[in-house]
Amino acid sequence: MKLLGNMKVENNELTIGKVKTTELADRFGTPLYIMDEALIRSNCRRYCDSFRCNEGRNRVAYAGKAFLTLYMCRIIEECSMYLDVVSAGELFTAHKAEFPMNRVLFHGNNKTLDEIEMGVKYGVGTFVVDNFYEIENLNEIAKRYNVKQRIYLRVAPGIEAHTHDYIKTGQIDSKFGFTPEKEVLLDIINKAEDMSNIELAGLHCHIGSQIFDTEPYMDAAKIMLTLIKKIKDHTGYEIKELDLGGGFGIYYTEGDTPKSIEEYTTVILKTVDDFCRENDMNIPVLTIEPGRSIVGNAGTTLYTAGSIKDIPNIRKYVSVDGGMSDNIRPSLYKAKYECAVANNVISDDNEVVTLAGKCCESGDILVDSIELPSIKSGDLIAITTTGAYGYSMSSNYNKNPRPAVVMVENGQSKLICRRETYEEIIQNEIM
Ligand SMILES: Cc1ncc(COP(=O)(O)O)c(C=O)c1O
Ligand SMILES: N[C@@H](CCCC[NH3+])C(=O)O
Repeated sequence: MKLLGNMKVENNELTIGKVKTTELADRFGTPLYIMDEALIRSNCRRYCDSFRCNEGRNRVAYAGKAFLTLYMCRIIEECSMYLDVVSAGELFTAHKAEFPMNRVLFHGNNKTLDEIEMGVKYGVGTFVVDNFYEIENLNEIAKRYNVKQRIYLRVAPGIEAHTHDYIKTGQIDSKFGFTPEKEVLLDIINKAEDMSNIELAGLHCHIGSQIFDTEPYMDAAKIMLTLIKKIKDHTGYEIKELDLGGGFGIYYTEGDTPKSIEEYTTVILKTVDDFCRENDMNIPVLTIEPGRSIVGNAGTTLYTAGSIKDIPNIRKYVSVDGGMSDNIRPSLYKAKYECAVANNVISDDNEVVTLAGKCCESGDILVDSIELPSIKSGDLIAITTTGAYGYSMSSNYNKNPRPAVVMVENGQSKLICRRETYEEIIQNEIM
């Protein structure tokens, strides 16, 4: 298992942010999401520095769907970043955390009328409008609130990024955004210009998630800048802002070859600079929306091994006290993870096992066939890189309570989300 961020092995035990994982298990129980706060903050800083946010133009908006809690909103606010939300629930979280609403981008391919109203009422900085239906509703609601609402238009740029089908979003056959045809965009821009309560500030695209190459970003930037140029040539209207979305890939297992944060941001800045110079255009204010690459490697899920079933010559199952309810990604995307026996990281006595979850589904396998030190019931198993789309996609399937989340840094641990109780699981039920 690759040691990521502030992980270390001390006395054959895994520590994260100088905190022993055995101590975390004793104090908070398992399953437990452990987040490396220093790594999150360092990733935020690296994005902001390398995207030249300090020059007062470009912005990094953290994609909250990857992992959003009140505390996470606070980190993002302290890093002077923007926040991308995709539902009223995420918006509500930001509002409760007193995140500055002018720095919020509100996404979604089917924002309900209630969600739109909530966004307008809270004073969301930018709505990323996905379709005609939304822009009409938004204009009406903004009128009622006497607001001129800033918007970006989301465009599906027609890019096939090499990633899992379910997490591709930039291709033409996508539920997200407007098709990138000049006629479609000119029509919507004419409509937007006629709408008294809409201010069209920019274009947006997002090509998918867990993308390792930089080429799709270069292509997306050029396609979007070409659209901006065509719009100006045909209407005289200058789009001054461009949001190129997120999706920057990260390391999960051997064979994953992501670029560094700086490589992604530098390629984007250079592509935009070059294109604008060659085409005599003003350089737009740029935004990117990383989610996974800010929190993914910072998260580790700690489980306790329970029952062990050895089927000779076939497979040895080690079941843990969590599963698809706290990490749906292996079942949903066949996502691969690395793991370790946290209380016995290195041993001469190794064997190949399959880590199974406790949910009542044969498909609830967290890690298929991995060589680990021989495991006894009661050992702690740490699965790395669970910081993105783990907690945020968790469920109460089988009425499993959602695990607690702790932030660790420099020898300190801080509970930022309590473990759900059984009472909380049934709190909305009526007899
Ligand atoms: C519009 C938008 N922005 C940003 C992201 C964040 O993507 P990632 O977590 O892969 O960086 C997503 C998710 O894919 C998205 O749909
Ligand atoms: N939830 C996905 C990514 C989707 C990103 C949102 N558009 C994952 O776990 O990889």
